[in-house]
Amino acid sequence: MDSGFAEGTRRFTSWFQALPGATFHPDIVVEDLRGRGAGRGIIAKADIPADTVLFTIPRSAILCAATSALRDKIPDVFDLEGDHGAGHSDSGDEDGAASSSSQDSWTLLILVLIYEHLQGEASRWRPYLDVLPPTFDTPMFWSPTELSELQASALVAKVGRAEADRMIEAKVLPVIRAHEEVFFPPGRAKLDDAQLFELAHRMGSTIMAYAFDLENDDSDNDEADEDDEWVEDREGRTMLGMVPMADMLNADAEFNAHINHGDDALTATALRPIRAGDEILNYYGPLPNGELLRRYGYVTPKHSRYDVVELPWELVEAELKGRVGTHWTASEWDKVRELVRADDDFEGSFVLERSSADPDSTGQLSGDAVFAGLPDELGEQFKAFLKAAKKVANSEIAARAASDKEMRKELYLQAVLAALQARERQYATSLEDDRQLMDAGNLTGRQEMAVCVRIGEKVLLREAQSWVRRELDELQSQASRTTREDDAPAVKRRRV
Ligand SMILES: C[S@@+](CC[C@H](N)C(=O)[O-])C[C@H]1O[C@@H](n2cnc3c(N)ncnc32)[C@H](O)[C@@H]1O
Repeated sequence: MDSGFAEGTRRFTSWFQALPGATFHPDIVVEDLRGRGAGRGIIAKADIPADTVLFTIPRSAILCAATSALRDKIPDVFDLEGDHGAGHSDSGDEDGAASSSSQDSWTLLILVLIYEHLQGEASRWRPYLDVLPPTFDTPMFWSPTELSELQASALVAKVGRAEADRMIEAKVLPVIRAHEEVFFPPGRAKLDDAQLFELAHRMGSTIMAYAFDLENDDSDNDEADEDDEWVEDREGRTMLGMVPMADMLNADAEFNAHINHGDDALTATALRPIRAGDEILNYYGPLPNGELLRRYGYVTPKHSRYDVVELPWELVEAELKGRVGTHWTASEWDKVRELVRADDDFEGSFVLERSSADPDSTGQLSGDAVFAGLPDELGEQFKAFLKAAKKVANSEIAARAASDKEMRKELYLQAVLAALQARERQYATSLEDDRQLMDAGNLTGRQEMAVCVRIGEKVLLREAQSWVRRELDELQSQASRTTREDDAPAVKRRRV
């Protein structure tokens, strides 16, 4: 392995261990896991008992708005009056960052990271900044050809490159341009806008994949928290920060370590016994692989249990129209559509997902995740459609379905089944094609992740179709039982 990478790890680890108040267990080590596409990670060198403190990060070592010298240099910018509570996973105002120059915890941390990066050797965090990645595999950085591999995944619409560009233009660049003497130390060449854009994207992606919400989870201490500069007391919002070493932990849906947020320090502890050679893993939450890819730039087999797929209402509506409204005029159809959309609760698409138990207190999962039903809201919207059809287009079938529960259920299930099939056809390749592609093993890393995401969505669509078919079979056997009972001789029926 190249010496620069190893040297970076060595310098970072020594720097971390020398921090006042930091601890680092002698039986763990930061390792080069690039061979399995996981960058750096932390491995146990010997068996470690449950509840062992693996490492401790003093809060003074966290890189954030409260610790960086940038806050004292441009205090006005750090007045959080305009904070809209941007979280770990989303980049600032969704509804047009360009409309406001007020900062939020997300944009402030981007500014802090740019500032510290530009200070070079003078930054307190230099050995740490040196091990943060310069490039990312998140779809934000994919070419149009690479993005096209996601096919019909709803992830494509969530990449958010344009929103991120707007946010950088409105909130990051103007601050740097207005305070160039602060950001560019003497002797350091100024960066042009294109270079600053690239740097801001890099720091935004670093925050997305590395930053922590600095909550204080000591619930007995709520009152004291109000004066704690680490925790914003307004509406329970927290501060975003970069936590050296805690963010060297990779993660999976089954994990063996947890970061506790204490008053003076954050500690990583073992949730269960960890064997020598095992990787120490944190948890990013029950995320579908698509979301893991969007935020962190990787996918794992264990996260596929949380995969989701979106079913657009348009597809269900088209199937319903084919069943109840073939004779409608264009204007009747428009009115039905409008009426359904006029409802405050109208949803443009529905997220299908499996039921899955949470990981237990030791970070382990038991039992399979299963597709156990369609979203209740989809059923409600179907009823709203029938109501609109009855009212506007005088649909006889809709009127009958409104009063006949079995007929209504069958109509619903048939329409949803056809919509699920139509949804599957929106992907350019079939599930079987994709499995063959995976097996052939000649995909690039990004292609493989895209194929994994679309396979996950197609598998879920198939599971949803099987569930609907079972429901339809059940409905039919119920109906034939009722018919048989109705046809049976009265005396026999009484005995039953
Ligand atoms: C908080 S960092 C963890 C440390 C990181 N591996 C590094 O070298 O700096 C999160 C990043 O690590 C990688 N990562 C985390 N868990 C992973 C896993 N289970 N498999 C592959 N990569 C993983 C992803 O690139 C992710 O964006």
